[in-house]
Amino acid sequence: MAEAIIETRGLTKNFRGFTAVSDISIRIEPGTIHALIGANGAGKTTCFNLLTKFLEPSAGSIFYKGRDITHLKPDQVARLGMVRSFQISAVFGHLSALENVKLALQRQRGESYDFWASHHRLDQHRERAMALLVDVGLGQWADTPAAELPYGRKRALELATTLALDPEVMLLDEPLAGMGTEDVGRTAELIHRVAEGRSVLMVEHNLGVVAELCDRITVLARGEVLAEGDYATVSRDPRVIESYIGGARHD
Ligand SMILES: Nc1ncnc2c1ncn2[C@@H]1O[C@H](COP(=O)(O)OP(=O)(O)OP(=O)(O)O)[C@@H](O)[C@H]1O
Repeated sequence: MAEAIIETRGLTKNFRGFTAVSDISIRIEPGTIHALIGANGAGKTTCFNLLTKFLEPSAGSIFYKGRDITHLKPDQVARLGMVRSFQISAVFGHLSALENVKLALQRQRGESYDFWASHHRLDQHRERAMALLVDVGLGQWADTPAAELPYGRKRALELATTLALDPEVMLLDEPLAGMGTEDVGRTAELIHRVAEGRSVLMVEHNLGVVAELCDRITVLARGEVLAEGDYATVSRDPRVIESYIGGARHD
């Protein structure tokens, strides 16, 4: 078996005696889109926050390409190539879409802020930034202030600023939440495209999209792994049907 891109062993998180995540051991294989699903309160967000280092585990370990990252900080894992997008990437509302991506490119190079020098460098990033915007379907929105973008386009911009960091692993927290049908289709297609050559872990409620998009699915229930496999496998699992999918099953 190839080395997992992300692996957890016995990952556990207690909140004052309440166990939100209990002894979770999962493997994210390189080059796959992997979903964490489960009913409300199943522990998805806690698990995601543990993986992205926004929470410290109570017990267990997290490995990135075989390296123990359990006690690293979010910016340290980001520098290793594991980047969290959506609900967290900084998009500056008053700056245009293009300027936002240029800034992200500047950050990726770790360039320090120096007004005159940075102006010059930002210009160097212009071409690459434009290419990224075109990639996420925002070519014609380049000069629009981020705050004025429609909701779905704002999420696409967040994706572009994440891609500017050229991540090896993208962690997406409910990337389709709050979107209308048209945006859902376009964003799912976009995730599929940008996942090429990368690994993606996403928490997502939209099972139709999970079924279409994800290679592997881990189903959580009460903080534990209930089932794991491709959609056909987990959606047939009686425990999954009982605990979660039930009437909302996608065939
Ligand atoms: N900071 C916290 N302090 C105490 N309990 C918490 C904390 N964060 C989460 N929990 C509890 O842990 C459990 C799992 O929550 P979590 O948010 O991880 O679930 P989830 O699967 O993401 O749910 P949802 O789909 O509703 O977002 C819940 O019972 C929640 O109340």
